[in-house]
Amino acid sequence: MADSFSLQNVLDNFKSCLSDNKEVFLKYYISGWRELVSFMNSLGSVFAFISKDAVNKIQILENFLTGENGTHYLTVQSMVKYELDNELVDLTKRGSHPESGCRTLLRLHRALRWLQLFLESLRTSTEDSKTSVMCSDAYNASLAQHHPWLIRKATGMAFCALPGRDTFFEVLNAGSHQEVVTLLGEALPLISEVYQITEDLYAKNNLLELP
Ligand SMILES: CCCCCCCC/C=C\CCCCCCCC(=O)N[C@@H](COP(=O)(O)O)[C@H](O)/C=C/CCCCCCCCCCCCC
Repeated sequence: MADSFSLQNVLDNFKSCLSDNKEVFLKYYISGWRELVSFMNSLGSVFAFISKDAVNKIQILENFLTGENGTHYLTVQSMVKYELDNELVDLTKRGSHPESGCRTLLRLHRALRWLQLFLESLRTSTEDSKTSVMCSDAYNASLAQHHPWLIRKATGMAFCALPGRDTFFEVLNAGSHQEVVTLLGEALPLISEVYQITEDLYAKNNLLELP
């Protein structure tokens, strides 16, 4: 895990994510998430249950990437092809491959949509905006539909513990408000492109509802 959070590192990782032919490098996708989780950890233990789940999923993907079949996990595209060709994905119900790369990445992919919506809200927010509301609106428009009631409740309570907008900008530790807004403006198109490429790939292969 990174020692201290850097928004620039998040941006750099998502920039490095895309190959010349628009494949998504798993290594940088994972690093981007690790950086984000290190930021979430700095917000307090109320987010520990979210962090634990995210770290667990990041670790599953990292194990594939560094494992004996790691060359097949260089990009999301090669992972999908390898796991589908070798029937390593539980497609309709959980069975012998409950933690495939495809289903694990799908959970982070859905969270990336939440991040995209939240960061866009943050970028365009005003002094009156509340981080808890921005976070919760982004969650309800994305991840919430995939979570059971109990997780939605726990998540909603955690959002209430978020610092206010000004403090949030400070904790991001990336300069003045204007500098943060500028960095978010640079990061968002990269995050959006990675999200869309993954979304299209998963849709094409009917993987968007993996159990
Ligand atoms: C510029 C940076 C500012 C924003 C920084 C945001 C930092 C966020 C860092 C990490 C986000 C966590 C990603 C969580 C992935 C959740 C994956 C998931 O949906 N897992 C559920 C389903 O998994 P399976 O059971 O099918 O294996 C799992 O049940 C979830 C458990 C925990 C609750 C997840 C809630 C996710 C809320 C995301 C909002 C995080 C709020 C962070 C506040 C800044």
